[in-house]
Amino acid sequence: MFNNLRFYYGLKVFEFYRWSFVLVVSLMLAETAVGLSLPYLIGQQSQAFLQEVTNLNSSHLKYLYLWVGLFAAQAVLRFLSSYNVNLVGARLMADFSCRLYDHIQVLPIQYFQENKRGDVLSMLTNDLAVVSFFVSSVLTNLIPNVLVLIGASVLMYLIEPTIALLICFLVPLIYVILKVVSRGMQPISRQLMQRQADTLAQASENIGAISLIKAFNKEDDESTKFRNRTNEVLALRAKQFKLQALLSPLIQFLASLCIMAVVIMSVLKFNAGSLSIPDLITLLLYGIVFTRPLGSLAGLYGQLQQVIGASARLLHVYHLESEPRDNGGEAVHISQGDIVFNNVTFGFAQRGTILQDISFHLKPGQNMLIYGQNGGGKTTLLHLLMRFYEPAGGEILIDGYNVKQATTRSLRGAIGLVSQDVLLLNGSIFDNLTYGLVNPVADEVYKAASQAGLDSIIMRLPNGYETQVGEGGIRLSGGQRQRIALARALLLEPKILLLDEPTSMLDDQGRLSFKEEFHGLFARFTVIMISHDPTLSDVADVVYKLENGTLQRQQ
Ligand SMILES: Nc1ncnc2c1ncn2[C@@H]1O[C@H](COP(=O)(O)OP(=O)(O)OP(=O)(O)O)[C@@H](O)[C@H]1O
Repeated sequence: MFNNLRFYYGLKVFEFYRWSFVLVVSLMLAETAVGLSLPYLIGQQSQAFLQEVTNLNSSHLKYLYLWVGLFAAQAVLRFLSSYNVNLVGARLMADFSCRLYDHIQVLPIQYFQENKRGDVLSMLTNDLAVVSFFVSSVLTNLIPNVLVLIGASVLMYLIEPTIALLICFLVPLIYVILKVVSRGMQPISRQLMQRQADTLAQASENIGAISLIKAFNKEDDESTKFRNRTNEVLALRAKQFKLQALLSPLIQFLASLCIMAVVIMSVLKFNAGSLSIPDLITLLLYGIVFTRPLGSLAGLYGQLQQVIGASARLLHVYHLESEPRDNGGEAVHISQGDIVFNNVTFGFAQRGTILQDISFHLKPGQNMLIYGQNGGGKTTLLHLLMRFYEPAGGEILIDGYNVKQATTRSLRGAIGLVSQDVLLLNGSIFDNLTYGLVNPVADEVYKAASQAGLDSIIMRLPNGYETQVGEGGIRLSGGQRQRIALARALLLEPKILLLDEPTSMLDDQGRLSFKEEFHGLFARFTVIMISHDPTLSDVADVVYKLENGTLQRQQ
């Protein structure tokens, strides 16, 4: 819990919402004060009613008006505090989820390669929902219930200390029960969250790979896998519900036994003449007030076991170091596009060295072709330039700046990447072409589209530039997506263009036009091309072969 608090402090959320907290705590205090004053007033003023039960006089009516007024005030305060508390809880969690999402977005690319998409989604949905529900419950239940318990105990103590001390027996008993039940709950909660994440991960992966599943007739197998996972989640939930359902009545039962002892003691004391009727009634009413919060506090403790697991995962991600996007480096201004690799070495963890002593110098406006066997490390080389990974040795300089010292925002802003697997966002072709532009100018968009050979393609589509591409660009062909990616890169006017297999998806005519128009299109950029197409060497200023991790100049 301490970590959680530190976390929230780290986020400065409490500071941000301090006036909202002041409001809800004040409302809760007022509601509790009214709630606690009622048994006292009713008990103490009961004498007047007990004396003359057949006729209500003006002093009785005065009491009745006061009670009704207090009941009404309690109802209004409960409405106000419940509404405001839930609102603050919801705002807090909305804020938290946005900050978490922001943080996830700026995590290094390795994080996304090492973790399943479903796990990340599960964190943003399931884990956050558990924490969110708990935060609202804590705010709505914990503070008022603890206040009621303390207030009722103190007031009982003031009326009759020996009777109030009976309650002290409850504390160790409740503690033992909570400890025993929570020991059983923690592993179940952990497994449950993991299974839920696995189920979501499977669904997310399967939907992304639905054509593969269909092509291999694997629908039934995948359905069975999904059903089995869902059943596992269900079984764990059943166990969790059982323990949770046990906790609250068990605690309430113990509290009721204790209150029974209070009642018996009160009656005995009353019969012995050492307790007045008003004090007897007041004590009995406080007895009733006392047991109710214990049940809901026990329920809250049950929830806490789930929250510990969920918040640990959230905190773990939140504490992962992000990329030096806006700070932690120099905001470089790349105006030339001069690229130098000096003895760059790189390897993925547990995969050995992939790139060894890579050195070359590409002057502004020059273009370079790299070819080589599959898995040789060509794409990785481009990714090093974009600072997706850090070299293990050597240095990469752009316009004399070491990329290691540059903020990723300033660096990537000067580089246009047309990757091998083109990713488009769900939206129109126009939206995708202008992605990343602050103020897109329509004519420039059409010009870039035409340069990328998109004109005739877009004209044939029923809605032209407004054609929806679907998630990831699924409703377009690979070649169409590749051309959109190229036009998008051209529009950004970067200094450096990285083209990963730029012609792999193009038809014969497309490949021919790409080569014919190459110098006209790309002369203003420094270009690194990766390709298995040997004919691209016709347009390249320099050609390198990447073999066994080393780069050898061919032309
Ligand atoms: N995130 C990763 N973690 C571990 N290994 C990786 C990762 N990404 C790539 N690799 C490995 O690094 C090697 C180089 O991959 P890279 O994608 O750079 O090759 P490439 O030369 O572009 O291949 P291709 O011509 O097939 O596109 C491959 O053996 C690949 O399996």
